[in-house]
Amino acid sequence: MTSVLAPPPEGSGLKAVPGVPGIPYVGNTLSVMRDPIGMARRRYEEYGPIAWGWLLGMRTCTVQGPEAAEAVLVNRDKAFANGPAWSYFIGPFFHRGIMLLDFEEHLHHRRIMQQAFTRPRLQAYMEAMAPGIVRGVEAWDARSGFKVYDHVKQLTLDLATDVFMGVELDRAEADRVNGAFIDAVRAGTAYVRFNVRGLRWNKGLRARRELEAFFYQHLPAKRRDGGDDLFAALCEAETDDGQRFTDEDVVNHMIFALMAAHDTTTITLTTMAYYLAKYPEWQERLRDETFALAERLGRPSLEYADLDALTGIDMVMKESLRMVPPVPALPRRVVKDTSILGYHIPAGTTVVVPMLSNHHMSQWWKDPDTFDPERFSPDRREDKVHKYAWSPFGGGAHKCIGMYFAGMQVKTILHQVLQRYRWGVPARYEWPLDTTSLPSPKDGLPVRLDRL
Ligand code: HEM
Repeated sequence: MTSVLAPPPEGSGLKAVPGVPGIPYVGNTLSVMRDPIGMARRRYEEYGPIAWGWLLGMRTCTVQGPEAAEAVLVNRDKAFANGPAWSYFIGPFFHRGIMLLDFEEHLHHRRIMQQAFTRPRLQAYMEAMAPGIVRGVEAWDARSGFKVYDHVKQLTLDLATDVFMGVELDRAEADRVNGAFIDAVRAGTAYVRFNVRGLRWNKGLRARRELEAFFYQHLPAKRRDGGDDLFAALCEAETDDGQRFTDEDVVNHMIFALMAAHDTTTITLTTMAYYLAKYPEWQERLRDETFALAERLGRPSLEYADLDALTGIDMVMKESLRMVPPVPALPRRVVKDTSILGYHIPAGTTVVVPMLSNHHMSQWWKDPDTFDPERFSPDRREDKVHKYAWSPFGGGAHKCIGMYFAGMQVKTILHQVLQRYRWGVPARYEWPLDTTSLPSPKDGLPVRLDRL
């Protein structure tokens, strides 16, 4: 039975948000997690762009389509807050990460952090990670049943110790830090969301303490010696008016940035690998592009300025981010009564911008479920239909600060992989995508990997 979220204030001219709340607290959680795109389509047909229901124990308004996404992410009247919404999922493990800060405080931190993502910094990160990428990709053993997701995850994790931390670690210590980091990320999606010894939440809290200890231990040397890594960049970052991060800020931001960078690029590369296996003609096209560029440059490796030449890889990356955005939805807590597209949204509600289903709306995309990288070619540019139609990196004040970093890392890795390997999947293979947390293939994406 349809029930409104809250009656709009009298005389406001606003509409009430409709919805089917279902069982309190549980509502549609399971259906949304199992089939997010199908659920979103059914809701849109029945209620239009804005509807409410119980999701993960919260009264949640799902706001569909790029116009609603823009209203929430641009956040003109500061009615939508990140901290209270994201804290529910990752607060204890990633507290005071920049994505969890709001308004003036967020702006203050963002201005300092921006100094760690300038073009010269990005160039230095790219140089720092190049040997690790070649080493990591070269070591893959070509065979059938090669699990792309697992290998890419390990590679991006190893790169993180070079380019994020810039700390020389022996294998045992690197494994310990990586393990702590994986536990912290996993804890965010724990079903049992309180501290029971041995379960995910408990492991996450222990991991957080370990990571803090690790970064505090290395911080004095970083402050003193600097370097070309993100850790050093955050220690040195300073705005024109001399504002800098405290030690505590550096540690919080490091732990958060590792998380923000790692799973997202892993998912992007895995999705690209999946579609390139399903569409071998695209794989060959990218390989031709890669070899042609390597020949023109006279070297197999890339520098920052070469990235723009990889137009095919760029289109495939964009299309993969459209098909499977690594952060499938963005939550916000409504901190004062507001409205979206003429609907009354009361304070206390959680609002979700569902990027995954937005990217599959037939109202905005032609054949949205078809993999078609050419839609991003200069003469089509279907994403131009609305500024927020394609928004895997979010938008507004919290727009991903690592967007260019991600492009650089993904393209550099793929450039090396294409020069060494060809991969494929059986004709009828469809990957079993787990959408209950950040998307990932349940089977690790096994491919047949052949060395060229
Ligand atoms: C393809 C890869 C990536 C995707 C799809 C992605 C996606 C996103 C999205 C959607 C947000 C906005 C969250 C919100 O509005 O609530 C975000 C924020 C953020 N991302 Fe990324 N990200 C990626 C890679 C990276 C990398 C490589 C880094 C770091 C090197 C990074 C660092 C951050 C940080 C620090 C924020 C918070 C910014 C703020 O709140 O001001 N991300 N990312």
